[in-house]
Formats: sequence, structure tokens, C-alpha cells
Amino acid sequence: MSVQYVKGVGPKRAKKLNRINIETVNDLIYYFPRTYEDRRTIKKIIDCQEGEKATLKVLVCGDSAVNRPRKGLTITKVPVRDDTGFAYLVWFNQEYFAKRLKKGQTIKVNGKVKKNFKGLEIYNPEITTADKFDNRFDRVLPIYPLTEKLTNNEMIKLISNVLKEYIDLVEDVLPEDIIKNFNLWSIKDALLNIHFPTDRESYTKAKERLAFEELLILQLGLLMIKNKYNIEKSGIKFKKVQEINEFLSKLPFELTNAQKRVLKEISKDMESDKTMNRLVQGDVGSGKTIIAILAIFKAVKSGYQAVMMAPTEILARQHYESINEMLSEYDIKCELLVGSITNSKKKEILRKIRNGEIDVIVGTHAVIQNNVEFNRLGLAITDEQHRFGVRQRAALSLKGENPDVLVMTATPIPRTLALILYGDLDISIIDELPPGRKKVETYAINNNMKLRAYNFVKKQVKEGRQGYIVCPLVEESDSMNIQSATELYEKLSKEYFADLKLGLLHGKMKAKEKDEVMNKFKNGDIDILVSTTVIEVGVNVPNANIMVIENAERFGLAQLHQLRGRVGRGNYQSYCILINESKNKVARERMRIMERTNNGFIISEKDLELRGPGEFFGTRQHGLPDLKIANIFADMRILKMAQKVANKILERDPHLQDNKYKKLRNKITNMFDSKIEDISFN
Ligand SMILES: Nc1ncnc2c1ncn2[C@@H]1O[C@H](COP(=O)(O)OP(=O)(O)OP(=O)(O)O)[C@@H](O)[C@H]1O
Repeated sequence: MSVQYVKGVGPKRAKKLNRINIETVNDLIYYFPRTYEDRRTIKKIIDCQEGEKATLKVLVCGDSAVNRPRKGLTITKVPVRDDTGFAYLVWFNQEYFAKRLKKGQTIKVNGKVKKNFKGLEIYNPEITTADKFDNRFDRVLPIYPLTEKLTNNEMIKLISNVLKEYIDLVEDVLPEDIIKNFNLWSIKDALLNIHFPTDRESYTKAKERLAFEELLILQLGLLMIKNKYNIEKSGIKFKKVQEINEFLSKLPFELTNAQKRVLKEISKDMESDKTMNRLVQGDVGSGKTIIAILAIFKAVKSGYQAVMMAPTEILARQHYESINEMLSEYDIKCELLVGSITNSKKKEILRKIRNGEIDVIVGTHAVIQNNVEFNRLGLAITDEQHRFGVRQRAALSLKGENPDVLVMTATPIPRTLALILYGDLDISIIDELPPGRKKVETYAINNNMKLRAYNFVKKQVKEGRQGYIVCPLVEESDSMNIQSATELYEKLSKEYFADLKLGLLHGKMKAKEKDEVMNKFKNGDIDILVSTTVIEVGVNVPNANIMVIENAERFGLAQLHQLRGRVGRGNYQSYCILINESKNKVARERMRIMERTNNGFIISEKDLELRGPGEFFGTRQHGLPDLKIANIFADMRILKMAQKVANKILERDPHLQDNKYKKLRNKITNMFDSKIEDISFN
């Protein structure tokens, strides 16, 4: 039912709610607070800390003073005190508050504490006269994510209306035995308390129940996909290929121990009659590509075709080049299939894939289009770098008669977490870098030192190296990102680096232009590449040894690590300079982590520790469905519990056929966007 019909909403508010993706009554019920403010405890003035939000009970002890320091700014101050000290209530452009207050009145206030040389001030406080009950005070107040012209108080009203009217209609999807065994709250209690908890405990119980439900649905879905692959169809049995040894002996390097181990795991999977569904996780530069090439080699020499899908055209082309270079002398035919090739060429390639003249096809999503038909697809590799997802993976493997699937990713996450997150895949980890790699020296600096950083870049270029300058991330929109990249490029070409050759790379450029720029950079015709994060994934130019990242504080640690991985790929000492404009403590700590370590697994662990609420290093990056309330990192305990339960349920009822799972089944289909044919319910 449309949210418009909830008491207090109406067509106008409904529009505002639509903007935050609330369309139905159900959406509103499931619109959870972003945080809570505990307004039950009254603080004393003497105990107030700088920056915190505090609730105080104070006596108005003087008259208000209004100041107009400049046009458009009115500052209103009211002196107050309690038995421990003195403070000012301060409002900006809200004169009317002061008018309501009289000397000698006792009030409750809630606002942000500011301590400075003038003493203690409370900024823009909400107020209530102490004798009157006010539902914004004396309780745990939910704080909702809002949109323009929709206040938190309005939101609270709407939510309490919707709960009053509709809570009894919400169905519990969890079967009774699970609720009982795990001592969980009913869905009704959970929803009431997640919005309006009376204390910490009721919040915790509500959150636990909702997170458990969400994670159980996630785990069931993932495990069902995995089981579908593993149990129901038998896969291809690839041969032991002797030529691989010859291939390996001709490589200019020896595989690292980690690469050898992972290769063994893959070979074992490929030689068995079960379908391989394996994730290879490796830190940046750990040498995943060669592992993919070896798997392709094995597949083709066993008489099958292989396909590799990359997230961007640049990367597809790069993979194509390395694969072709290494495999062509073994009589293996490779082709590149990307959006930008001409129609006639495309037709020819499609024909050759169909009749089996091409052994290996490398491309972007172009390879999952309907018109691509393989002759005998045996191996599907996706280089995900967190851009693809469960669905694309499934689409690719549907192209063959149950081909083996290999997923490569360079987003290292702790193993325990990976096991759960990638519930549908087995996992191999390359946790060792090739010998001789030098640690990328990383420095976080502030804006004042930017010129020195640029000079350092210049010095490296004069010595024959190349560099990247990564533009700040503008979250609002893609077009703003491009604008900022273009502006920076123009500024730098005219000013600091007028004597050097600069290139610009961003996501909205035509594939052909991007290619030209990348090729020029690879060939050394561009000294410095100014770029958005399009270079984040996989680009390999070993002569580039320096990277400057502007506004580094806006990037996630995992992303900074990925970006930094573009340097330090050759024999030169490499550098990464992070320009951090934030004075925020967490931002500084994050920069320090980047300075201290080059190990992606450690970085991801630290990232988890530091991540505050609101910061999003969540499921979307991993191609998994969005979660509303559970946080796979913070709620590890619940996640493990959900995984255990999911396993138990599926052991007894692999397709969830029992009627008591009916509602759960619907939820699973919804979460996985209903499209996955791979979840089999019968
Ligand atoms: N065992 C090895 N010894 C020496 N060099 C190696 C070894 N394995 C791979 N390399 C080289 O290391 C470089 C990086 O490898 P590759 O491009 O496969 O990294 P990657 O794991 O895909 O990293 P990223 O995720 O950053 O793209 C390549 O130039 C590759 O030839």
C-alpha cells in the first residue's frame, strides 16, 4: 500500500518520502533510525565535553542579547546556569527562541556543546519548559536519515503513526522454532523497539532480531546458489595438461609459493567432476593474472573455450594483451570483445566463438550479451574487483554447459569474513608478493605541502619515471567528478607542470579516447596521468612510480590501497602521497595506517575497526544485496549464528519446501532481486 495513506503523510509528504526511497507503508516501517540520542540523562554544566550533544536542566539567569555581526546573520544569546556552572544558549538566525524565554524560568535544553575562551556555549539547542512533558526529551530519541524539508520530529510522528496503524499486519517470516531456539524477539517487538527503544537493551534485542533475519536470508540465498552449482549438475573434468610445465619453465619468473598453492587448488577443482566455483583473493600486485592464464591454458588444452570478463574496457584490453602475448605461441587463439569494436568485426568474432575457431575471449559485459554463443565453454573467469556480482557471474556461467567458474578479486578482506561473504564460493588466497618488490613509501601531507609534493613528482619524471595524480572524489555525481578532473588537468597543465606532458583519463571518455591515453601512458608519451578512480582497477604500468591522491580523506582505505597498487609494480622505488585536508581524528588515523602498511589484508582489518556508522564499506562493493540493518563487519557474531542456522536448515530441506519456510523464500527472492534462476526452490 502506498505510503501516502499513512496518517499524516498525504500526497505532498509522500513525494518527499519517495525521494528517500520510501514508497510503501512497508518501506516506512522498515526505514530505520541512523542513530539514537539518549536524552534521558541530564548532564551538569561542569561535566559537558567539547563537541558532544548534551541535555541539560538550567535556569534562565539573565536577559537575551541579540547581535547582528553582518547582514543575514543574527546571533541570539541567553545566559543560563545550573548548580555547577554557567553557560550561554546560542542560536544562529533563530531569534524567536529567545523571545519565548523569561528570566527565572527553568528549562530543559539539548544542543551541541562548544567550549571556548568565553566559557561554555550550547549551540542551536532545542528547548522545553521543564514542567511540560515533551516527547523530544526524557527518552531515547531516534535520529532518522532525512531529506530536504523533512525534519526529524516530523519523521518521528510519521513513524509512530505507521506503527500504530499497521504493525499488526506485519508478518513474521521466521518459523517459530527458530525464534524460540534462539530466544529472538517477535518481528512486532523488534520493529517497535528499533524505532523507539526504551533503553540500550531493548535496542540491542530489536537490532539482533532484525539483523539475524536479514543475515539468515542472505546466507540462505548464497548457500542455495552454491549448492545448486555443486550438487545438482556435474561439471567438466579437465585433463592433467603436461604442457603447463613447459609453459611455466619459460616464464621469466618462478611462481611464488602462494601462487603455486592456489594453482594446485584450482587444478584439483578443474580435474574433479564437480563444477569449480572458486574465488581467488590476492593483494594488489600479487600476480593473479598469471593464475588466470594458467587456468585458461588448462581449459583450452583440454579441448574447451574460456572466457574472461573484466569490469572496464581498459582492463579487458590489458588482460587481452597479456593473455594473447603468453598463449599465442601455444596455438591458442584469443580475441577481445568490447563495446567499442566495429560491428563487422564483432559479427566475425561472434561467428568464430560460435563455431569454435576462437579459444579464449576476453571482454567487458559485452561477453554476457545474448548474442554471444559459445561452442564449448568450459571456463568462465570474472575479474571482479568488486564491480560485478552474483548475478553477472551466474549469467556468464549459464553460457556454457555448467562451466567451471573462477572469480578474481583484489579487495582483500579477512578470511573468516570472506568465507561468509562469499558463501557461494570456495576461496583461495594469494598472500605473498613476488620477491624483490619494494614497499611503496607513503606519506600523508596537508594542503600546505602540496607544492612540495608536485615538485617531487617533477623530480621523478626528470629521472625518467611517470606518475599519477588522482582527483578528489565528488560523491554527488559522476559529472562533477569529471568536471573536477578536467579542471585539475587544465590547471596543472598550465601551471605546475607546464613543461611536462600531461594526460587526462575519466570514466565518461569514449573507449577509444581512453585507449589512446592509456597507450600513450604505457609507451611513455605521457609523463603524468591526471585521472579519476577509473585507474583504480588493475592498471599495470611498471614505469610509473609516483602517485598523488588529492583529498585522500574522501576515499575508503580499501580504495586507497587499490589506487596505490598502481605504483610499485616495477623495480623502482615508488611513492604515494596522500593529500589529507581533514583534521578529523579518524581521517588522520586512516592516513597513518596507509603510511604504516602495504598489506591489504591488514588494511582491511583496520578499516573495519575504524569504520564509524554511516561509512559504507558494505555489501554493495562485493556485489551482494544491500543490507538495511545488519553490518557484516560489526555484526560478525550474528552473522556466524545465521550461517550456522542456514546450513542446518538446508541440510534438512535443501530447497526450502516445507511450508513454514514459505515467507522466508519470498524474502530470499526479493533480496536477490528475484532474477536469480540459480536459487532453486524445487
Ligand atoms: N611470481 C612472480 N614473480 C615475479 N613477478 C611476477 C610473479 N607473478 C606475477 N608477476 C608480475 O607481477 C606483476 C603484477 O601481476 P598482476 O598484474 O597479475 O597483479 P594482480 O595480482 O593482478 O594485481 P592487481 O590486482 O593490482 O592488478 C606483473 O607484471 C606480473 O608479470
